[in-house]
Amino acid sequence: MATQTIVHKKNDKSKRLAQVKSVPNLEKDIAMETEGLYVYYGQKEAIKNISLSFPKNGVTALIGPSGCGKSTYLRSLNRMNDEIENCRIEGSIIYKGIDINSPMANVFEVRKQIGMVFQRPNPFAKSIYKNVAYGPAHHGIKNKSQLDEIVEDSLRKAALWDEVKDKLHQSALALSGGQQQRLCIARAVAMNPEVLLLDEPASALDPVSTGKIEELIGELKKDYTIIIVTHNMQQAARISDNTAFFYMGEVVEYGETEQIFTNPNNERTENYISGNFG
Ligand SMILES: Nc1ncnc2c1ncn2[C@@H]1O[C@H](COP(=O)(O)OP(=O)(O)OP(=O)(O)O)[C@@H](O)[C@H]1O
Repeated sequence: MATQTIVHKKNDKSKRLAQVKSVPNLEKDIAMETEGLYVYYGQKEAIKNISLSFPKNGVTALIGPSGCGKSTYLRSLNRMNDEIENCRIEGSIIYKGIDINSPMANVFEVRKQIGMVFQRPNPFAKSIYKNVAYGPAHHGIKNKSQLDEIVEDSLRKAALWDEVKDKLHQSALALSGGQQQRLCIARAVAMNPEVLLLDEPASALDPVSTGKIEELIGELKKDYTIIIVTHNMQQAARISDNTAFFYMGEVVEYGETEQIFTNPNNERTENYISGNFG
């Protein structure tokens, strides 16, 4: 995968700085990390001092009871919280050696390289083809055969190609919920991201579609770093390499999924995974 920077394209000086500073991250094989991250909604402190590193090509699950800040944290990782008026961030979110909130970072590049899929499938009211081609076309790819290739490749990666290859120009809204969610994954993949943020991507789906999404995540991690919020403990145990347990805006425990689920260090983690609260 080609290395891309996330800085403003015309700022050559910043670009050089970003490349130099990204080296330590690459050495540690960390895709991105947060350091002392706080997120506020007005006066409310929703995320408190979270420092986490996300290994490249790993699946990290964020678990914890409702309202503990999982989605807030996830949204901060590609600046989706910018869209919320009273939301404020302190601390750093380091990706490729620069803080994605620094003036040097280009928010469009950040969101291109750190893609996001939401809880409810949200395809555009356009054809299947246009849903996938929209992002790349918007970012300057005009050549039809190149777009065709991106659409096919992205749909294949999202395990949807065989189901839709004969109806690419039909409306995406005619697909089932599970297919729509895989289309949203294809739409994110079409931007050639390095990180995929998934916010409970299977919670609105039936068990068969959920199984397909879980299987797909196993495939996608070969190419991408995946950070997923899930309420489903079994799902976290099945699909993730690492798990962070969130509680009241803090990370109580972070470690390998197997350890977290079989031998947690913290009593609150143990209570949560054994279903005693949440
Ligand atoms: N736009 C907002 N404005 C104000 N407060 C918010 C906003 N979004 C979330 N919050 C608050 O921030 C806290 C964390 O919410 P968040 O949605 O991140 O938790 P969560 O762990 O993802 O919850 P759930 O599992 O129910 O989706 C909650 O107290 C919530 O009420």
